[in-house]
Amino acid sequence: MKTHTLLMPLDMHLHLRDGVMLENVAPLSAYSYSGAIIMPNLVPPVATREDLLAYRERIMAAVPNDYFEPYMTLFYKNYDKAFLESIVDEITAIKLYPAGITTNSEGGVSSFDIEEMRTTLETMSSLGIPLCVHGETDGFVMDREAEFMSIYELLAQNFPDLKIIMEHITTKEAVAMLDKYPNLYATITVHHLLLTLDDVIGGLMRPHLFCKPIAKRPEDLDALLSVALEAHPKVMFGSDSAPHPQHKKESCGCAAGIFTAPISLQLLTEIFDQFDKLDNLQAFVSDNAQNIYGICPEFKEVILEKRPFLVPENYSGVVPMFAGEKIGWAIESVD
Ligand SMILES: NC(=O)N[C@@H](CC(=O)O)C(=O)O
Ligand SMILES: [Zn+2]
Ligand SMILES: [Zn+2]
Repeated sequence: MKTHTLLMPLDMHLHLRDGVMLENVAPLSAYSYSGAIIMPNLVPPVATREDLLAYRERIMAAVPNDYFEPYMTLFYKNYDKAFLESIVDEITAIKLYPAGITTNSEGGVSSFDIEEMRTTLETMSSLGIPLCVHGETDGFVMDREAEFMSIYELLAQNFPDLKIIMEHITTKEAVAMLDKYPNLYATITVHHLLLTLDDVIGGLMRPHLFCKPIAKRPEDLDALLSVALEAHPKVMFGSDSAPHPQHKKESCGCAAGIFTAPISLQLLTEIFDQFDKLDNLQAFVSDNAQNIYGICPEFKEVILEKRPFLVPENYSGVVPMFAGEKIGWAIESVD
């Protein structure tokens, strides 16, 4: 049977939530990943040293038997220099949300006034703290990400020493930015390497495929695949696995977020295998992220096998992408 080995897989954009949800989902990521960038959009968001350290403790307590590094992030505010200096050793990045644009982002940035942000972003530059960004405007849903490109350009030009990660990119416009500014990087999810808007609403409406940013056009999918499959050195895997309870997804006001944590590595292997690019998967799922973030995860070896895997209907009340469907690769062992 065909197998493929991955070393130290990293998920550079992960929602673990809190409480019982955290206890249910964290072990699923900790099983197959060496570490993950942990998103701070709790209610209230992770924005103080106390909240951050306590959240890290709760994550570690939820994954007692596995080695897993939670790379912590703070929710962006215009923090002052002294605060950033005091917390630099505890965080891997700061995550910026435009106010109200996605789940639990109400306290985010409401105007991109560069002068108001200058102290914070210059201090982050000099301390080497990357800025992760949910890049969408409040425009028409299919144009939100493309419209945000001017804000990425403003940030990239004004803060040339700041590493800016365009999170979960979904458009050819975002892909084009990678080669335009040396300080712009990106994460790409596995669902955005598989879906277009047609899969979400083109036939029956599929709540478990609904997320922000929404999946776009075929040409956008092609652009994402081109940089992911080549493991462009400025892109890395970030699942954006975003669990919501089943009743919040299968509802007349469906929450945005796709839950992929337990199947993301298998799906990535399937995609890279289909395009005969398995040799590039290691870079996409770990090496590029290690280089971009300068992190050194502990050893973990995951062996995947090319055999059908039936995706469970739910994991403790959270429905994964492709629930009840067969995918082409399975995890054989983890060491
Ligand atoms: N991606 C999503 O659709 N939802 C995320 C938030 C986010 O990453 O924007 C969530 O926290 O549920
Ligand atoms: Zn987001
Ligand atoms: Zn996210």
